[in-house]
Amino acid sequence: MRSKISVIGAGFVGSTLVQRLAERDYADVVMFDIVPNMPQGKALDILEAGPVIGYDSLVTGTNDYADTANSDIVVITSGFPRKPGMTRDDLLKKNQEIVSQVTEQVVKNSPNCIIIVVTNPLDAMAQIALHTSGFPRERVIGMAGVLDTARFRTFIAQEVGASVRDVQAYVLGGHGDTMVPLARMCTVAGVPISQLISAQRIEEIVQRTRDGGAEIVKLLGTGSAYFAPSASVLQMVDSILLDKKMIMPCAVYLQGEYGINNLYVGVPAQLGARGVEKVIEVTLSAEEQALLNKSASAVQELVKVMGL
Ligand SMILES: NC(=O)c1ccc[n+]([C@@H]2O[C@H](COP(=O)([O-])OP(=O)(O)OC[C@H]3O[C@@H](n4cnc5c(N)ncnc54)[C@H](O)[C@@H]3O)[C@@H](O)[C@H]2O)c1
Ligand SMILES: O=C(O)C[C@H](O)C(=O)O
Repeated sequence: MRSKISVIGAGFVGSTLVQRLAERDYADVVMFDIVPNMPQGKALDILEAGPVIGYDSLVTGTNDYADTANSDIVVITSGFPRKPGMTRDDLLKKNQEIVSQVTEQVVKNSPNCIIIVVTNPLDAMAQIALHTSGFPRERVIGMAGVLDTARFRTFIAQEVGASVRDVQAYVLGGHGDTMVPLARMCTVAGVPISQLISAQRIEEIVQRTRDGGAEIVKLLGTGSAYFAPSASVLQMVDSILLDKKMIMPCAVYLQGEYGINNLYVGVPAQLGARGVEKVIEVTLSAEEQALLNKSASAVQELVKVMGL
């Protein structure tokens, strides 16, 4: 039997993700939204590209959670994106309500699924999804680190004139202004970037990475990024659905790792058929740990506001 993936929210991130998933041709895909007819229209349009691109994925759109039943993976993208001048944290109250309502329905219909949360503010929304679902932490994962790392890798590759494929990097911490790009561990074909780029330029690239989401929001003027975000979710789905056991930065509910307890924070994790199969603990310098702690405190503040 084919795998089943449901995507909640058929907006920019949701619909772009559904297109990418359909093109993978490894699962049937259901796209849910509360707006009448809209997910049905987008799903039909993506389905009709199948003969041209060459995929057989069955893509359906719906306003009825029953159609998402027994999904293997559910991706939650429903909720408001920010506008210029806003931080992701400004979305907290509105999106908390949406993500908790959505999670209830998801769990009722797909009690064994793995949930990937995308809605912002990401780490807090993953926390509310875990709380509402009652799932083990292995099955509720937040997407942010792959995206932040992709931005970091893009800027490094541009700087040194290398292929993005040769750039390895990690961005840890919460998906906010305090995220922690780990410049010390960033390499180009195995060569540390400190040997290739001046310290001042590295600091500028680190800051551009932290501001990467806001840079796109400012340019778009009406919403936020979706091409790179949907590609980043796709990498997580690939590793889970195909049990590839890839290691990538994800928001995971930490229980003592990195000295952080009962909180979603971005860390390297191994993703496989069971979801988060391992949290990788990298030895951090005192300065990196302090930055991670600061980032975790920012997430903790939001969790407190949500009353969790
Ligand atoms: N984690 C990340 O790295 C990352 C990256 C990009 C975007 N995001 C976040 O993803 C979210 C979606 O972004 P977007 O650009 O797709 O926004 P969008 O406005 O294009 O789409 C959001 C969709 O959610 C739907 N929706 C609202 N309430 C719903 C509900 N109760 N049930 C089902 N659907 C509902 C809306 O009808 C809309 O179609 C935002 O919160 C954004 O900040 C996160
Ligand atoms: O910046 C945003 O609000 C959307 C997303 O979190 C991003 O980083 O692109």
